Amino acid sequence: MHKLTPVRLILENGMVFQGKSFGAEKPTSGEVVFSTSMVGYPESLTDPSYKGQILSLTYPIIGNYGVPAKGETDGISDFFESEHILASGLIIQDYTSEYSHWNGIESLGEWLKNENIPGICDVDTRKLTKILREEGSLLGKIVFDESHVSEKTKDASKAEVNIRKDGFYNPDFTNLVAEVSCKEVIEYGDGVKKVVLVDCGVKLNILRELIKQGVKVIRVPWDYDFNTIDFDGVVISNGPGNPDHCIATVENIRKAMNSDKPIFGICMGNQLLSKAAGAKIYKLKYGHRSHNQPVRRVGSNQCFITSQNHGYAVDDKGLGKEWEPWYVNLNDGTNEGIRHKSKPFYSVQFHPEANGGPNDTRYFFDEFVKLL
Ligand SMILES: NC(=O)CC[C@H](N)C(=O)O
Repeated sequence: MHKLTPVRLILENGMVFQGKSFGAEKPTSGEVVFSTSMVGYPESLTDPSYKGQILSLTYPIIGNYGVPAKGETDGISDFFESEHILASGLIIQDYTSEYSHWNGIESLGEWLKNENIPGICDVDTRKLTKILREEGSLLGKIVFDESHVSEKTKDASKAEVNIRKDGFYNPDFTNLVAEVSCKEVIEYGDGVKKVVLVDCGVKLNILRELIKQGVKVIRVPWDYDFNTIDFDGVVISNGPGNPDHCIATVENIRKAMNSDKPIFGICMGNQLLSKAAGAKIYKLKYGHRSHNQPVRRVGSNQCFITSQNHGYAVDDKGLGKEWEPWYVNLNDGTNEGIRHKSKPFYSVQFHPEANGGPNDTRYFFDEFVKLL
């Protein structure tokens, strides 16, 4: 491997990590978050919920299975969770450009460069994780020596909005859902049952799972009043950033709750359904990002290992009296799902669609379609 350019990760608490660049030589800033997942970097980097965030991976060797081919079926990418990398950057320990996988077509570094996203290696990401766990989420910036930054990438970094005077970008203040949601209604499949998919930054595997069920999917923008169209059920997707920006979505969910048609929320969808049900959302100290988050179904000893990626959580004490907590996280006792006591309205904070992560809760899609 040729010599890599030195680069620094600067945290808002003043700590500096020296690393090497193996992606695009483009400065960036965002919330630094860690994931303890051992695999799944192609899925995580393209998961729209990582928008505004710089992802740090604790697993020490990254890149060894490369990046999958960009095939698609019926206009939906086969192996990615959106069309592009949406995380602002990647921080890892040991990078390997030599990859081996039946479906690998390029190295992780090549992909990051093509997508103009910085990647830094040779950082002790376990040390970084301990800092984030002790101090809570921190903003960070990836900084290059000026001589290494091309004119093209300099301009790209200037285009970012909401950058603080000290150069740190705080994604909490931007409506990121509006940036990643589809801009118009898109229909998939030709089933008899019609499911509205509210796209707050949907991971494509939610779409794939619904299409597999043989329903017609009507994907609508985050602020679209879907109550004006004919449908049999609603799925509210995952999405990036602070759920308090999604006022229009919450209003539309409230309207939909006047009928008895099933509503199923995933991650951001859990937060938005909970808001519609009267609860407030708060920011976790450092979030849940991994593929082995244990959850328990309230009122039972039934546990599931789940895939998660979220920084906010539902304070279920504020739920209206018609609602109840449904799942709880076994690591920290926070809410992992809610449900209505008599109507088919429910949501989970984890990701039944996985990608990456375990498939143990994929049956949620079967159960939802049975209710239509
Ligand atoms: N994956 C998601 O939908 C994340 C929801 C929200 N942006 C959070 O971080 O909590």
